[in-house]
Amino acid sequence: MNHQKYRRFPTINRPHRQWPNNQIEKAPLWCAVDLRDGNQALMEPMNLGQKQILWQLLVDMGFKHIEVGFPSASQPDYDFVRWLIEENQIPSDVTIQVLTQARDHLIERTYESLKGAPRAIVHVYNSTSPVQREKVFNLDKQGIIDIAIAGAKKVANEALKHPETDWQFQYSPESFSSTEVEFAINVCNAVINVWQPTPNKPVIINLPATVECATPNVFADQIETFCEHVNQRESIIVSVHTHNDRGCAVAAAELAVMAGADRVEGTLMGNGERTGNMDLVTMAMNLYSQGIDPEVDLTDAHRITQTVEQCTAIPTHARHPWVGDLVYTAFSGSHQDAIRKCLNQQADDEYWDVAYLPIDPKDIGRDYQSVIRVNSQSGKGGVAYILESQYGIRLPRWMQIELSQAVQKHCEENNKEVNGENIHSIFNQHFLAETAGVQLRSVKFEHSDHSNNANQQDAIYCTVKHDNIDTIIQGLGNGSIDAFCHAVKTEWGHTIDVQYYDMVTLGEHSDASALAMMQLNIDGQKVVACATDTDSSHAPLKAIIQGLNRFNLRNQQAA
Ligand SMILES: CC(=O)SCCNC(=O)CCNC(=O)[C@H](O)C(C)(C)COP(=O)(O)OP(=O)(O)OC[C@H]1O[C@@H](n2cnc3c(N)ncnc32)[C@H](O)[C@@H]1OP(=O)(O)O
Ligand SMILES: CC(C)C(=O)C(=O)O
Ligand SMILES: [Mg+2]
Repeated sequence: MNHQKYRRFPTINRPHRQWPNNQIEKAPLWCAVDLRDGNQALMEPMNLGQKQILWQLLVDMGFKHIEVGFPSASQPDYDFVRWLIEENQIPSDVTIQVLTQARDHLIERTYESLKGAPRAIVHVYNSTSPVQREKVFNLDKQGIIDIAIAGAKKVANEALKHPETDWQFQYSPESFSSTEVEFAINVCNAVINVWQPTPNKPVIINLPATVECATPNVFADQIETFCEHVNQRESIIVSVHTHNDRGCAVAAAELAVMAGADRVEGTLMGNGERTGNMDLVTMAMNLYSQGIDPEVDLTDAHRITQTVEQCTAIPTHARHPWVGDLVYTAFSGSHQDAIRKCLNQQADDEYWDVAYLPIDPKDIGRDYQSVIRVNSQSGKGGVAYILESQYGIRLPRWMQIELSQAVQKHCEENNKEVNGENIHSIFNQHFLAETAGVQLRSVKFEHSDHSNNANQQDAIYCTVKHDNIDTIIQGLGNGSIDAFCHAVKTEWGHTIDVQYYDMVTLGEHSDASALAMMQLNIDGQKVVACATDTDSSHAPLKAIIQGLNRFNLRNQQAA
């Protein structure tokens, strides 16, 4: 590595810059270039079928400008344009766009491909930066301007031959962001002078960061300078086309819009040359999350990612902004806890305000089940959320801690994530499994009338089976649980103190069962015990018996 091989990108001295004070108020005019720039970057360019599928997605999402190919460069691109036109595939509010170099034979072939189109944008480009001028084209500035003028004239003249089509022209000074901004303006002014646009018949000037070489603020300065000095600004749609070499294509496009750009070109999920084009999904979702209508439909994120993967053979990164598989998933305990608490308080008619979730995942077709996932980094909140949302079991706080410790141990031992089913089964195995030892067979409870005698105690008579022998145990106390603890003390000598006791209903109907959860102190040892029963008065007694069995087992093992 030798950083001295590189030099710093020059900034623009622009002390009166306005864009930092601006905010994006509405969505720009989008142009999806997946079928051209995205396609030209693929190891295997899309075939006709794949292009058709991706086209349909772009149309369904509501893109109004769609660059469909470079028809003078390849037969599949040409055939695709013909299919669109001959099969009447272009909705009346959509305009197709095609790219061509500023070379006569390519422009002619481009128009040939567009014969019969109701409307179309012809996009012509040539490169303008010093390295392109000096090393690729071996031309001075005037030579580059001449290519642009010749291309613009050819585009305009060919259009005149096909008046049945409503033409719009677009020019890109390729490598704009690496071009001296004054020169880029000169080249564009030369093209504008050929095309003579009007506010009613504007042309598109598309300013690419063909290779992203600077921070996004520099690009914004370039765009603002361009908008300030270009001729006939009112007759020009200023478009930007950023690439992602430094990972800032979206940021650059956003700042460019703040700096005056009207239109943004990009691709779904950012496929494109090298590190990709500006990601339309990300920028649109960024707007959406700020309360701005993105003017494209992102409700079916799954279809978007699936289709792009199918057509480009490039998998979506699990952490891709907004639409990656894991981006609404919290594994870590404190995040899960915060999300669960916020979701419980989020009202439908209030602004979205949920920690760690910048948008409601439901908006783009994601469910809450995938929001909270549990592995060894998770805490009680996530485990409780899953058990509650998937099985309707609402655990008290102390029990959440107990379960989460059991789940964490399981995750650590198996070194993998657990799903709702796993958590439910850990819960059942850990807390509800049958225990060997004593079993409760029947209960008779006599509730005394305390109104006559406050000291009068309730009585319980239970049949328990132990070592295959049925025994009746009995006790007095204040309520059935207290009486039962006394019965146990009398029979086996164990002192049971109920420290926590909670009951939840499993199911919704009258035949629902009760789940009793208890933290007991048996002879000074903490024991967690749970049991279910259709009779809610039996469930806690069964839990006490379970606790007793666990206590005995533990002490036998220790001995
Ligand atoms: C940044 C971008 O994404 S730009 C778009 C890039 N996309 C593509 O290139 C994909 C499709 N392109 C192709 O298939 C081919 O390049 C074609 C079919 C268009 C042209 O192929 P060819 O004529 O064989 O050659 P090639 O592209 O190498 O052309 C290079 C020549 O065109 C000139 N040229 C390149 N771009 C342009 C342009 N935009 N306008 C005018 N001339 C150009 C070069 O200076 C070079 O000239 P030279 O032969 O005199 O040295
Ligand atoms: C043709 C132009 C717009 C391009 O794709 C680029 O410069 O990146
Ligand atoms: Mg590009």
